[in-house]
Amino acid sequence: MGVSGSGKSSVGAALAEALGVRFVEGDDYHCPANIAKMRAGVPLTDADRAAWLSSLAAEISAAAVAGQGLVLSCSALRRRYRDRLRAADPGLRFAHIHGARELFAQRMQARGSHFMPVALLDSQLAALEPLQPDEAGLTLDAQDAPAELVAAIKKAAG
Ligand SMILES: Nc1ncnc2c1ncn2[C@@H]1O[C@H](COP(=O)(O)OP(=O)(O)O)[C@@H](O)[C@H]1O
Ligand SMILES: O=C(O)[C@H](O)[C@@H](O)[C@H](O)[C@H](O)COP(=O)(O)O
Repeated sequence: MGVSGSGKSSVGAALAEALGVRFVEGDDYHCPANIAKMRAGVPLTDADRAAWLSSLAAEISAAAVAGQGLVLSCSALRRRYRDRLRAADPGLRFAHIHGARELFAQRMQARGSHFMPVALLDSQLAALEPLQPDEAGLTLDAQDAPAELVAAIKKAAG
């Protein structure tokens, strides 16, 4: 979890590979209307995110029922979004990639062709609710190298 540019996709994909499990890229589950909205610089609302979270929850639930591991990248900015995902599998754990606005803005700019404009970073940071003490997971420093982040998550996952 984390705001745009924090490294969810790259770290998530590397983690899934290291664990030998399926990777689900949360961005791929947004409907075209959500993508168009973000592309136009308009933040998503709770209502916009509802169906998206449901489709991600369905992937989580299917993996849990099948007893298969899964790594999923998802902004999961608010506590209630994470509650929605956790309802699909109470064993779900979150890795929050935390860092400074400037670092994320720089990365988003450098990324080029992605639909997400840097203009949406402030609304993402405003919506972000960090992991709370009763939420299983860990908080990581976005400045660390991707391989270090993967190793830290693997270690925490046991
Ligand atoms: N830990 C990191 N160190 C250096 N660069 C990173 C790191 N994590 C991600 N990046 C780079 O920053 C950009 C944004 O990463 P990305 O994984 O797309 O973030 P998100 O999915 O959270 O928006 C990409 O170009 C990626 O290669
Ligand atoms: O809930 C949201 O507002 C979106 O999911 C958003 O948080 C997400 O960050 C975008 O899909 C951009 O994709 P990246 O995070 O990969 O930049």
